[in-house]
Amino acid sequence: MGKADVIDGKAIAQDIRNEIKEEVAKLKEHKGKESPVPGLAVVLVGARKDSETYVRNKRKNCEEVGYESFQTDLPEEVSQEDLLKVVADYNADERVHGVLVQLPLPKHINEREVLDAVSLDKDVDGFHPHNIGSLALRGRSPKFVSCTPKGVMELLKRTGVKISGKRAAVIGRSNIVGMPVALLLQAEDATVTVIHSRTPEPEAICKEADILVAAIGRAEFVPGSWIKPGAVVIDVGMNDVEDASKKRGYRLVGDVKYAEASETASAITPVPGGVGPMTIAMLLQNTLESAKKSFGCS
Ligand SMILES: NC(=O)C1=CN([C@@H]2O[C@H](COP(=O)(O)OP(=O)(O)OC[C@H]3O[C@@H](n4cnc5c(N)ncnc54)[C@H](OP(=O)(O)O)[C@@H]3O)[C@@H](O)[C@H]2O)C=CC1
Ligand SMILES: Nc1nc(=O)c2c([nH]1)NC[C@@H]1CN(c3ccc(C(=O)N[C@@H](CCC(=O)O)C(=O)O)cc3)C=[N+]21
Repeated sequence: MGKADVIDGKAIAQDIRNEIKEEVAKLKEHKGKESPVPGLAVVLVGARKDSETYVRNKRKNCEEVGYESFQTDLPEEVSQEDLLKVVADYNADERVHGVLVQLPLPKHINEREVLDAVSLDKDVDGFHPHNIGSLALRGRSPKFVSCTPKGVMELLKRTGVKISGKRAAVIGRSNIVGMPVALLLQAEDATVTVIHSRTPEPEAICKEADILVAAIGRAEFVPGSWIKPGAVVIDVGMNDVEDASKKRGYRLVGDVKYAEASETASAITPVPGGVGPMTIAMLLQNTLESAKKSFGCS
């Protein structure tokens, strides 16, 4: 059995950013002197090391493609009211085309109310219930598809993976990853089984899957023996594992045992360098779409 192809999310995300850069340059020509620039706002509550990495990568990426980037850091104890005010201000700010509230939020915050408050036209995260709900309805499409699920689909498309008529298994059913990924795969005519913590015999389901997406949040949960020979494996998981030899004191691993799985799969995403960079590229893409609409040039 040969080694699986590595699906290079980092390189694919770079291609997408290059495409975006060209579009931003065109936008500037289109509007002449006004030089309209897409703007993305991120609201971060409290300090978590994983959030900080994500927010830092996002800022770097915004700079690279020439977006204006806005950020509000709020203390862990912020009130619901003050958080909603920050969202309302970004909703009203015409330099801002996308508003993202970093999840998870502290326990005392009503997450539902905060996500509902993001303007539908600026919901580049695709977390508004209107946008998520539209994914489940045939014949409708959301204004914005959530970035991680959209990134998973884009990786499959850009690697030439056939989806229609295939069996897919998605491990995880969260609102932000597992569930929307399953809906998107189904919309592309895959036959999808969703596995969650109460699913009996997940192994048997996985062994039948031509496409396996893991979004569990448990380090190396899926062993190589669960993979159907020739399957395409997309590992969304991002788990910290202590590692004193690393500068940060930990390393990132996925939800799949990578070395084992790559003996059986035909293609697999690494962690890091797989889905993560794609999430940010999709965020930039959604923000560009939003900006183009607001400039009246889409
Ligand atoms: N690369 C990226 O851009 C992103 C990566 N992530 C990563 O993806 C992973 C998943 O994130 P998220 O969806 O937010 O996580 P959640 O914790 O919200 O959801 C995890 C899902 O996995 C299921 N699950 C947990 N344990 C098992 C088990 N033993 N067997 C089967 N299913 C199980 C849960 O089932 P149940 O519903 O029954 O509880 C749940 O549906 C995390 O590692 C996260 O860091 C997340 C977002 C973006
Ligand atoms: N409202 C909201 N939207 C999100 O999209 C969202 C969120 N909240 N909360 C947290 C999760 C997590 N997430 C990541 C995206 C990219 C990387 C990323 O860039 N990863 C790189 C580098 C990771 C590293 O080196 O640490 C990689 O996988 O190669 C990581 C994590 C988005 N999320």
